[in-house]
Amino acid sequence: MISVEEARGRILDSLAPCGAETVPLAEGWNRVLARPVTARLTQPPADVSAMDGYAVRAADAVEGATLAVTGAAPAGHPFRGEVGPGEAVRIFTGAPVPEGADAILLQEDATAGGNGVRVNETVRPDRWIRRAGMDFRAGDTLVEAGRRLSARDIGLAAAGNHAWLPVHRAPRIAILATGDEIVLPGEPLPAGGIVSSNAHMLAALVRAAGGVPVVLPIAGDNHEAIGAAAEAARRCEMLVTTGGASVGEHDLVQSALAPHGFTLDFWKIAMRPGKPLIWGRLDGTPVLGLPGNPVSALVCGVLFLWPALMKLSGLPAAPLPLRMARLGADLPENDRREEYMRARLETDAEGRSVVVPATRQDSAMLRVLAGADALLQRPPHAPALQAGATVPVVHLADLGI
Ligand SMILES: Nc1nc2c(c(=O)[nH]1)N[C@H]1C(S)=C(S)[C@@H](COP(=O)(O)OP(=O)(O)OC[C@H]3O[C@@H](n4cnc5c(N)ncnc54)[C@H](O)[C@@H]3O)O[C@H]1N2
Ligand code: MOO
Repeated sequence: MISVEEARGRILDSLAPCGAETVPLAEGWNRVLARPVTARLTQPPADVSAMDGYAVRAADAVEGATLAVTGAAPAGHPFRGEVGPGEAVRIFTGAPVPEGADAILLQEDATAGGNGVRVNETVRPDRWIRRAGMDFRAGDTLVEAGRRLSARDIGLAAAGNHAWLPVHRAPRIAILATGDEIVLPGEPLPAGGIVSSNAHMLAALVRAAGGVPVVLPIAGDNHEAIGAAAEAARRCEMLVTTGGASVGEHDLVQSALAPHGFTLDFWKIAMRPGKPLIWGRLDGTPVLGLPGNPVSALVCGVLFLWPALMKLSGLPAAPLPLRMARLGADLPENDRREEYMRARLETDAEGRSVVVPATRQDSAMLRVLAGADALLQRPPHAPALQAGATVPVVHLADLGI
């Protein structure tokens, strides 16, 4: 059995980011930028007013003075003349500041009358002027490659005058649930049947990570069905299977894929839940074989499928997003398997936030999993801990799952 860390390393080392495609700006949200976005203009393009008021010479705009208003500069209609001594030009937010002016007299600090305006508050030089290039200059890098685009990044790219964005293709992940006993949700349930929760749970995880899930029809415990699914997966960036990973005589994933070109990298890791994890390749297509127990499938999804999706999406490698938390209950010592306990984030009697592991940690219990806020990490051979100790946890909300 290899360690969780080694397994992650081997998975990530064998994956490469998906190639790039060009998408319209509006479809760029949540995609990963493949090349930097560079400003195609300077912003603001000229010195502009930040307020509605009057463009003035600060030296003349002292309290009590009256200035002659010689024109107007609404946004989009620059005033072509110059602001001379004792003069003012009516100006609106966003409009270029005319030649000669070095400050804006706020409308609220002025009284207009006839062809003049009275200054009610002395204006400081430079006041309410946004200088050209204050935000960015043509040629500046606005968004770095390898960043998942937020709504704010889309706004910045738009301001930089980009209608299209180069992004990595979203990884397509084929998901195959195996097992004679497994039926799709909503179908008639034969005696001994189990409804497949794993495929749709993993599809939601893939979506949350920015990938495109392709849920394949369920394959029974026979070589033909699993092999046919393998062929369907060749157009995807990865095949993820659930079930059939362990040592039972019906645990067929590896033997069924072998005639289709499957080569194993590793099988079994020192982890709980999720010991019988499979990693290999079907010719060019990476294969991640997750255990059938639903909690094991999801926890392995968090630990291995999630980082794999990040790498395929073009994001830089990042460690598991662990945060430190105060333990809300005593824990026994751990054995040699790294453990990920289902846990809730709660508030204790003193008002402190604490992490409390669920009392039942069975890897078949989906209700406990769905009620958990976090996975509490216990390293191999971790000593017994008392409530109040500090422990590493993965907040499931950080992953959007
Ligand atoms: N003798 C041993 N038995 C088992 C071992 C072991 O080391 N020695 N490992 C156990 C562990 S740990 C796990 S985890 C499971 C995983 O086994 P498989 O990956 O082969 O999974 P299956 O046997 O096919 O199914 C296990 C369990 O999960 C249910 N299942 C399967 N697929 C789905 C699905 N799509 N949705 C919901 N539930 C599913 C299935 O009905 C079984 O109840 O093996 C232990 N055994
Ligand atoms: O890990 Mo099994 O994955 O312990 O239930």
